[in-house]
Amino acid sequence: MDGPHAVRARGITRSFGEVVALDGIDLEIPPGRIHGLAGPNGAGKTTLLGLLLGLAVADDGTLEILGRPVGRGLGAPDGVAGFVDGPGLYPSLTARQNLAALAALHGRDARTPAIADALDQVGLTDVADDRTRGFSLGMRQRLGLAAALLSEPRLLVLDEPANGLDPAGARHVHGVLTRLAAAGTTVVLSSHRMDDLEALCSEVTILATGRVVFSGPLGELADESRELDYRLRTSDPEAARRVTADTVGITIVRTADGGHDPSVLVVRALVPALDDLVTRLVKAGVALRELAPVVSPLEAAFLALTQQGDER
Ligand SMILES: Nc1ncnc2c1ncn2[C@@H]1O[C@H](COP(=O)(O)OP(=O)(O)OP(=O)(O)O)[C@@H](O)[C@H]1O
Repeated sequence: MDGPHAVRARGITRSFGEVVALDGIDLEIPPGRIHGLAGPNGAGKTTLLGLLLGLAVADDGTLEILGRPVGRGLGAPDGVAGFVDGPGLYPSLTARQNLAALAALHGRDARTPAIADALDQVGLTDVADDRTRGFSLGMRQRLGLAAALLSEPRLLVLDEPANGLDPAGARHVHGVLTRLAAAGTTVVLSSHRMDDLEALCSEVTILATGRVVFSGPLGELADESRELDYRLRTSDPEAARRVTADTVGITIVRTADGGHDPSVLVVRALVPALDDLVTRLVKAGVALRELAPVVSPLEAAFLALTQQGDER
């Protein structure tokens, strides 16, 4: 691993009156990763990201960012950029003017080509000279990201950056974040979209009521000791149903995918029983066309660890 952790938190606590938003957070984020933060509404994600950005200080615990202890003062630590609750923009200025003004506000002299490049990276070249007053949420998010890019951060902190993005906008943002991480920048972002987190992040932290309930590589969430529901599509649904019913350790949850697709069975099983089923199907001459978890390992872990119900 190169250099110090981008983030190292020990016992971080932060309360708002009676509400304990963060309750003893321990967290280590190595450099150069895209680290996702997930959790139900009110879990403490924005509060934690705000601490990383220096928008608030913890009541208790220690926080090191890019190898340096964070003191009691407010303000983004050196090398850190990003935003929570949407970027602050000047509505009467154009996108290009906003970037120049925000750079100047932070004591930087952003050159015209750098601004043009940042706008291009987030896909806003065509609206560079439009006032931001009329910008949609997705355009504002992308402009906020462009502003952060101008400071060439070593730690980029983004609260729900996918909010309001159309598919083209999402592709731009994913591309930017992936390139940044490949060049060594650490990205910490929150999202309610498990598919986004899976597409982007190498590791995630799941928060629930102010506590860390999981933190680590996504791969560690593919827990083979937990039963999952799988969609099973075959060449012969009736034969597949008979073979499945004869296989130990498998439960048929739904036939015909709840009426959506007659060629699909939904089965609940542990991985070894699933392996057995596949072997039996092949022996019975039934071709397997699809076998995939109904919800991804991240979503399954999220639901289980945050106790968000079990309506499968
Ligand atoms: N400025 C504040 N004043 C009072 N309570 C606050 C404040 N900021 C956050 N809280 C409370 O702290 C808890 C954590 O809030 P936070 O916004 O960090 O959660 P979140 O995980 O980002 O939620 P969401 O997914 O809804 O954005 C909540 O109970 C929230 O009501």
